[in-house]
Amino acid sequence: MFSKELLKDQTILVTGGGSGIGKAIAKACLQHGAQVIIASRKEEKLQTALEELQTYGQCRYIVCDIREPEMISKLATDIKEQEGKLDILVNNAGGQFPSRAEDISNNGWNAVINNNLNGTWLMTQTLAKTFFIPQKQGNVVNIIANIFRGFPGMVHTGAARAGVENMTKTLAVEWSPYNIRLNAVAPGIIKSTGLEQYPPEMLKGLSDNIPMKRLGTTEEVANLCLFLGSPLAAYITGETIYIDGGQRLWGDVFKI
Ligand SMILES: CCCCCCCCCCC/C=C/C(=O)SCCNC(=O)CCNC(=O)[C@H](O)C(C)(C)COP(=O)(O)OP(=O)(O)OC[C@H]1O[C@@H](n2cnc3c(N)ncnc32)[C@H](O)[C@@H]1OP(=O)(O)O
Ligand SMILES: NC(=O)C1=CN([C@@H]2O[C@H](COP(=O)(O)OP(=O)(O)OC[C@H]3O[C@@H](n4cnc5c(N)ncnc54)[C@H](OP(=O)(O)O)[C@@H]3O)[C@@H](O)[C@H]2O)C=CC1
Repeated sequence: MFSKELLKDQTILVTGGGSGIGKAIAKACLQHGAQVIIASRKEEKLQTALEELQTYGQCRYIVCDIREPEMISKLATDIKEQEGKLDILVNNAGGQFPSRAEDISNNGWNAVINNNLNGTWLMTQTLAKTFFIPQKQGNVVNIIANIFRGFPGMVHTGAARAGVENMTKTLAVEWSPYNIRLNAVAPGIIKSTGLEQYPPEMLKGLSDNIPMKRLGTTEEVANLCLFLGSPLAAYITGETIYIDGGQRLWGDVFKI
């Protein structure tokens, strides 16, 4: 429904682009004229995704753990050498595990904070310094989660995603002189590979607790990212957009 040239000539990096929401974002970007790099930890996953994605346009992958500064530095150098520029960073990689707060170990807390907050920060700072600040142009889309009423049952990710949301607002102001826009996308419950991490009994009946009575799709999240990454959203920065079928406003996912 958007013009096929919406992202023409744009170079886009999608972390976690080998599965689920990230893969759908990569596909949508390719279908709208961009060249796309996907990055995550597992090469096999990236290779399988690439075989599908390259049928839509120019795509490649880089193996990178967003928690490892050296890997991120190498990724930045690789993009500088191969593509010579970066226009849009989609910080989609992340994840957590469900647990009552009192049962989370120190390592478990740190693992989730490192993945979702520190990893997103490291990627954003390195790529902004390598590309967006010198280019005086850039665009960051941070995928967070529905943290509107906290995140009962996953306090670690709630805290991490709130950190990313605040980072998004702060950098939108600090880096506005460089013409860098940053926004956050907060998905509710999206039918994706990510949900396979959760025990089926936990997922049962979830739709009943969502005003729209269904889960979201990865394509719906991708469409929102397309919009935010494109010139259609040229005056939007520091914003968080929920895509949750109204879940943030009503109904309980976690029962006390
Ligand atoms: C009550 C729940 C509320 C309702 C649930 C409804 C479900 C719908 C919610 C939808 C919203 C969100 C959806 C999504 O985000 S989908 C995407 C999900 N994808 C993933 O989460 C995949 C990635 N996840 C991970 O990779 C891991 O979760 C993690 C970030 C922790 C990986 O880090 P790392 O590889 O470093 O982890 P380690 O294996 O080394 O472990 C480090 C410590 O963390 C503890 N841990 C890890 N997993 C669990 C677990 N499942 N349960 C408890 N503890 C866990 C691990 O034990 C280590 O700590 P210790 O050394 O102390 O043992
Ligand atoms: N599905 C849902 O309902 C919701 C999802 N989200 C968030 O959206 C994002 C995508 O989720 P979804 O597609 O559903 O789930 P997936 O588990 O399919 O996607 C997570 C992706 O992140 C990558 N990843 C995880 N940790 C790292 C890391 N340290 N470094 C690099 N890559 C990493 C994984 O690849 P690899 O294993 O190869 O590293 C994987 O491709 C996540 O941040 C998730 O938490 C938020 C709200 C709801």
